[in-house]
Amino acid sequence: MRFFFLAMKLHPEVKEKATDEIDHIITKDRPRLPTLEDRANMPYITALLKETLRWMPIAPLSLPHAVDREIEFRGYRIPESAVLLPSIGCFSLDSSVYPNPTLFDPERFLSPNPELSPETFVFGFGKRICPGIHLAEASLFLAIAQSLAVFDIKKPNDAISGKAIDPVLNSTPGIVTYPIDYLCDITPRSEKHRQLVLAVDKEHPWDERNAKFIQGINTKNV
Ligand code: HEM
Repeated sequence: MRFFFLAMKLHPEVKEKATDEIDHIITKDRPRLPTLEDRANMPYITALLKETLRWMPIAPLSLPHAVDREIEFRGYRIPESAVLLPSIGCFSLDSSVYPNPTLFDPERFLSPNPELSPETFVFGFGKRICPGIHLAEASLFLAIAQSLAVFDIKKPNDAISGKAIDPVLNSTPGIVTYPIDYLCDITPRSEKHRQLVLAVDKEHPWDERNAKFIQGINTKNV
């Protein structure tokens, strides 16, 4: 989700297209939050989710595995106990599969011949593949579609110059990576969307810790 918000802030044109898709299905006059039932009718958001997984894979070296016996693979001898780290980060930036790979472009997963789906590698491989894959995808779809449905996401403006602050595109080192901290301007898209957020908040109140966290950021508009 942190990479998603970063991508939206960097690519307003992508956010506009995604929001248009939502507004086409959910009328702006009577807004509601998208559900998993809407997923089949939201190809652009589905492509945007795939692009988020590909653009900055959160586990760029998967998890380390050791071979339990010596094997030969494509002429390479891999000795017993050797540690293998699949280079997921390289697969996602392979320009022979994903032209202009550093560009965040959901359209690459919309063409009649969609290129290789990132789900085939960002969740790992074989019998130890991530067991959370379906939960992760469904939760991400909801979080992404619901955020886009109600919020405008923009670069914040510098308080003195008034100019938009450009984020530094960089991620933290480690087995699981995050973007380095960045500021983001997140506001309800309209009064009706603001009311929808408040209604959800009433129905599922934030616990104290979350409330404090949110207040710490900005409750001025929400
Ligand atoms: C975008 C979200 C996620 C990504 C990209 C991701 C990615 C991965 C990767 C690359 C592995 C290593 C697989 C391998 O060894 O080949 C892994 C393992 C694992 N993941 Fe995820 N994961 C995600 C979300 C989740 C969620 C939501 C859960 C649980 C609810 C989860 C639970 C696990 C567990 C338990 C393992 C270890 C499996 C094993 O070694 O047998 N993951 N994940």
